[in-house]
Amino acid sequence: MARKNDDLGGYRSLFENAVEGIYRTTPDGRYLDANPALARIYGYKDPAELIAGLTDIARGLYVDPADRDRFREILARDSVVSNFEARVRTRSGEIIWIAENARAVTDGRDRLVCYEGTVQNITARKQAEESLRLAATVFETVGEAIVVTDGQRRILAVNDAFERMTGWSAAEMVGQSCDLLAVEMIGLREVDEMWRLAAGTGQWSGETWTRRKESEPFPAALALTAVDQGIDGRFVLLLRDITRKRRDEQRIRFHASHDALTRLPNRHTVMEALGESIVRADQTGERLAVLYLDVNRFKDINDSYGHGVGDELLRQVARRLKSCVRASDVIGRLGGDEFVMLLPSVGDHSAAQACANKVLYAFAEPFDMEGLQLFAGTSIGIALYPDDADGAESLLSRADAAMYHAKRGGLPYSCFDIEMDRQVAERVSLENDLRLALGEDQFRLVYQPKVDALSGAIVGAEALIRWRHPMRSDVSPGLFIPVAERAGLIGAIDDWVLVEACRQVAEWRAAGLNLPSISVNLSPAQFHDGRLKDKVKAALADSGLSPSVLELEITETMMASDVDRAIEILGQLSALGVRVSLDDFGTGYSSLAYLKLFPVSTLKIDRAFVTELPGNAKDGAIIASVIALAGNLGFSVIAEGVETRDQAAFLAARGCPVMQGFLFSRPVNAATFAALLSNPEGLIRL
Ligand SMILES: Nc1nc2c(ncn2[C@@H]2O[C@@H]3COP(=O)(O)O[C@H]4[C@@H](O)[C@H](n5cnc6c(=O)[nH]c(N)nc65)O[C@@H]4COP(=O)(O)O[C@H]3[C@H]2O)c(=O)[nH]1
Repeated sequence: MARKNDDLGGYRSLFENAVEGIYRTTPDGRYLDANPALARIYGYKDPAELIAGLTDIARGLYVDPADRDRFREILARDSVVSNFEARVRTRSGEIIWIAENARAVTDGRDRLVCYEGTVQNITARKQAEESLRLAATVFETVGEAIVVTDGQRRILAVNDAFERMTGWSAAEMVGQSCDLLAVEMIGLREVDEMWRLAAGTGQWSGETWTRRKESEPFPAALALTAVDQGIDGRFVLLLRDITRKRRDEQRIRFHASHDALTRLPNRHTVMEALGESIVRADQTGERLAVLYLDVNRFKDINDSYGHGVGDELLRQVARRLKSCVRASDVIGRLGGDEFVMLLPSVGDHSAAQACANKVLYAFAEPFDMEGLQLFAGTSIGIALYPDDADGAESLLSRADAAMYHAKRGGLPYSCFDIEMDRQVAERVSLENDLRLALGEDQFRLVYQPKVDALSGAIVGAEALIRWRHPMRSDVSPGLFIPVAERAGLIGAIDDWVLVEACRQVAEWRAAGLNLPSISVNLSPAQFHDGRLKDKVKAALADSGLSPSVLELEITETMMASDVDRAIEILGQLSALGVRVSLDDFGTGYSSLAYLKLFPVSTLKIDRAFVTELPGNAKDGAIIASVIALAGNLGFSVIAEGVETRDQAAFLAARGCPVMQGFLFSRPVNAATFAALLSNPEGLIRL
């Protein structure tokens, strides 16, 4: 039918072969003519299938009906529509983009004869435009910085993220060499290698460093992609700022290797550093020193002031330790109140001791806990490599042994010697045996009378513990009590002593033997145990003893750490009605100002002042003044360690008739003590 229409004349072939669709329609929208291209665009095999059919407008093929209305409107108004782009459905339902031109054809009298027009399938162009638009959106909105360069690394484009990340604007960067982004820490050779690899394999990716406009370097993840390989190829650099990631990684590494409280290297890191230092010492032939230290009475301080103060003290200790050594020396916290210092290239013992002295000097100043001035000492153990040990573990444990030795001996520091190894082994074995001792009933109490030397009467007794070890001879409390304290076993032992002493006195009383007073030693741990008051109450209740019979012996040093807390504890005890005796008086802290605040009933003159009586005039003078002081403050006074009649006579003459010591009796078991008690003659009298 189309061929019959020869209005197209010589243009017929053009019409038939055109790549654009061409059509003519009746005024009411039916095809009069259509070329093969139009049929193809709409999905028909032959134009014949279109002819006489309704046009796309009439058939409503537009995806968006508004397009159809707009097309009609323009054509009606202007008689011509140019390059009208719309989406339509083809015969098979596929959606395509077309660009359509149309015009109304009129006769000489302006009457509408037909419409004619062309249709182009612009789907491919539209899709390309869309992906370009998408790419542009991605380029601009993506979080990563993007830099596009030519084959010579000259920057062709950068995105917004790049501008934000680096501070450079696109205007500043375009045309510049990408090497501008390189930093000194990544040498140019490395940068060249990166580009070479990217050009060769198509991509290089990894972590590197780049810089901001103000030259500040930052770590970045970089993906460098060669877009078109070859001389004129382009490169796309994708950059992500990984400062935060690096910081997080560092933080995680730091937490795994450092102590959270003091921020010092932890035990694991110290051991690693120690291992490395030993390797270096082997290479250089130099000595390496380890100083092992702990804070004296830290547990007391922690118990009395609370953990907040304890933590703050440890932080301040860490700072002071750091101030004593070079930045390259390692200081670590092993846990609790134990610290370690590694001093590489130390000349000899005296250099290590000089460092220990420096630490002691640093501890001489009080620690300032938000207004509270706290004195805390330290004990230091020194061990040297290769002199004292052949490996990291043994070096550390020998420094620990030396520290223990210093603490026990009341020394500020001590250097390891091989005898300490034996002591450590002894301590470990004692510790193991001690754990069994309570359950296996290996403890006994012995009793030493307190005597009025003028009358010979027993006025009281001190209960003293004995450990009947199954394999050894009796172990002295002077030996095992410090071990029990360190092993955390002292609480249970103390509890047993308290209960057993009260029970024994009640038993004697029931047998008609009246002991006016029984003294029990308290350890620092027991003194600071918040349950002390309840335990004392329970022991008294179980035995039926009146509180005034019980006397608790405490030492001055127990109170020095926290005077206010000590006063509070003593107040609770005296409110119960029990008596408190200040043992070892004169050997320790002896603040007379505080003494009058302590609700104690008795001062006990230490054996150290008695031993050299009456010859030592100085000791004699001290004793005379302690007796006078006790009298003025309303305390009773007793002297311990009295071994001779002369000592007893001296004390009695100065107004201290109550005494304890080998002169009257050694500590004896319960049966022997009962015999002493039942002897109406009493003990030696002056
Ligand atoms: N040279 C000499 N020594 C004399 C004389 N008279 C008594 N002693 C000894 O001096 C120590 C007195 O006890 P301490 O000062 O409280 O000193 C005690 C006390 O601090 C502690 N201790 C003993 N028993 C207990 C206990 O049940 N609990 C606690 N926490 N500590 C205890 O162990 C320390 C040593 O106790 P022991 O070996 O029993 O030693 C006792 C006693 O046997 C004397 O005339 N000359």
